[in-house]
Amino acid sequence: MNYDLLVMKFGGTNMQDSRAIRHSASLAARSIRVGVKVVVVVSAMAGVTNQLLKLADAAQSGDIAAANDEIALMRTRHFTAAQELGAAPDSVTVREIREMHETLRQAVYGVYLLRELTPRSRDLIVAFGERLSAPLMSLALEQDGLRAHHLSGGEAGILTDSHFGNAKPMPNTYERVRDRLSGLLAAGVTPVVAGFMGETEKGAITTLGRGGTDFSATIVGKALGADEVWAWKDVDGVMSADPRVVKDAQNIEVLSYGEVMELAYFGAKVLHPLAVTPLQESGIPLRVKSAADPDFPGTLVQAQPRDEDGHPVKAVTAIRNVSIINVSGAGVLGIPEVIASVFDAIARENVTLLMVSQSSSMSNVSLAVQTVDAERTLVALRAGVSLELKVEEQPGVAVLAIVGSGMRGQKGVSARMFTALAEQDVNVLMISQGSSELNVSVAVEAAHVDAATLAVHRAFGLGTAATA
Ligand SMILES: Nc1ncnc2c1ncn2[C@@H]1O[C@H](COP(=O)(O)OP(=O)(O)O)[C@@H](O)[C@H]1O
Ligand SMILES: N[C@@H](CC(=O)OP(=O)(O)O)C(=O)O
Repeated sequence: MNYDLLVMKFGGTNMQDSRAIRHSASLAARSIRVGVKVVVVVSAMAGVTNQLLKLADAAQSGDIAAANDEIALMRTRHFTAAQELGAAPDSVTVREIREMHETLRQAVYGVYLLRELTPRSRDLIVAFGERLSAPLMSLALEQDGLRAHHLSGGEAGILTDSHFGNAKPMPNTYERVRDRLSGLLAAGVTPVVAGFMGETEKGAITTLGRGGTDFSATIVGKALGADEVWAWKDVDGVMSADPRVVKDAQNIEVLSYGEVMELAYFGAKVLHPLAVTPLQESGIPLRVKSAADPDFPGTLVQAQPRDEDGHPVKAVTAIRNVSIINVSGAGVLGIPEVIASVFDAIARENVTLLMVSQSSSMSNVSLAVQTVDAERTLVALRAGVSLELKVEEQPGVAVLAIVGSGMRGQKGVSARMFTALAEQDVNVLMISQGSSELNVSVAVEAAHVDAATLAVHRAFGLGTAATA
């Protein structure tokens, strides 16, 4: 196919050192050399985001020495990569990287002095990962003989709300991105955008949620009306299960936007849950491609699902570290207000509900939430619902989901899942099926999640070694 404009996203693994960055740059250069305009969107070097989160916590708790040690390690890593990518010690890029580390150090010192880490200051700190990797990609492209210019998310026009840690693009983002990037592209310069981050109207730095560089890339793709968005990964594409858990997981050739959203929501770390949302209106396809095998087609994500005969389910996913919150007591019985107050309390706390179920007698409501959100949920519920109700946490849970548009209207799909689970002696704690019939999800004990994933994957004939 002849492309005019592509957006290419490179994740942490593809930015992890100078070798990976050079290889990623060569993947962009392959298209640029044949006349395709490319916008590159990059993540932080692998591990850097977690390191930044950790050092921010250390500063908050008063351990500035530990925080500074981490900054020094990161600094060495970025300088080494810059040097290996040909930057002279007194070059503009090295100076820029040095200045960014200095600003980071000051921000972290501020957290230490105040012993306070607000969502806003956390975003400022954590976005340095992407701001520091973007100049490295520019260097690699320039070494390849191309013209490149790196920009922070805000400089690239990504304007967000002020929901720090999980910000969403504002409607005028798209116009701004177009304004900021079109000129560069027209001049034959490849823009390199720091992913994961944006900026509020007042200039505060925000982040788009973990894995958010996928989201940045699709925002840019929509803004520029790209032919496609390519997310380069360390896997062949979106697979029928996490390949770290299921060795014979297979690449899925085609998925719909809806299927990918369900997969990401239910724990497939391969794409950000909102990544496809900017593409839905325009129908711009997203391709997940393997950086190790660039000619392999990977996974094409588009508006229409493609159903495989005899395979109603395309993938099995799991969310770990889940807790079930049980609200029970005679007071729940038949009183809709109780249910309303449960949801009110959850909404106020902005907790993501993974599953909800209510016993038919209405004497019990169970909610599955991430364990990190459990304490907040318990406090909010205890404050928000009547005193006779018992609110308890059951930790050590995982949510397992099967996803596929082919299960719509198909009988026996859930039965097949439950038989596979029963054969593995896996106890099912909660069950839910969305009315879209794109998924069925169950809560199981965390200790059983890998065995359950393998069994369900096999039962639906998804692996190479499977017997359907
Ligand atoms: N269904 C799945 N298909 C592909 N990869 C998956 C799936 N579920 C989980 N993963 C994991 O997601 C990882 C890729 O996502 P991620 O590391 O966020 O990519 P990147 O940082 O390169 O953008 C893979 O290494 C893989 O282990
Ligand atoms: N660096 C961010 C954003 C991101 O998308 O990273 P990756 O592409 O490596 O998953 C994170 O770790 O969440």
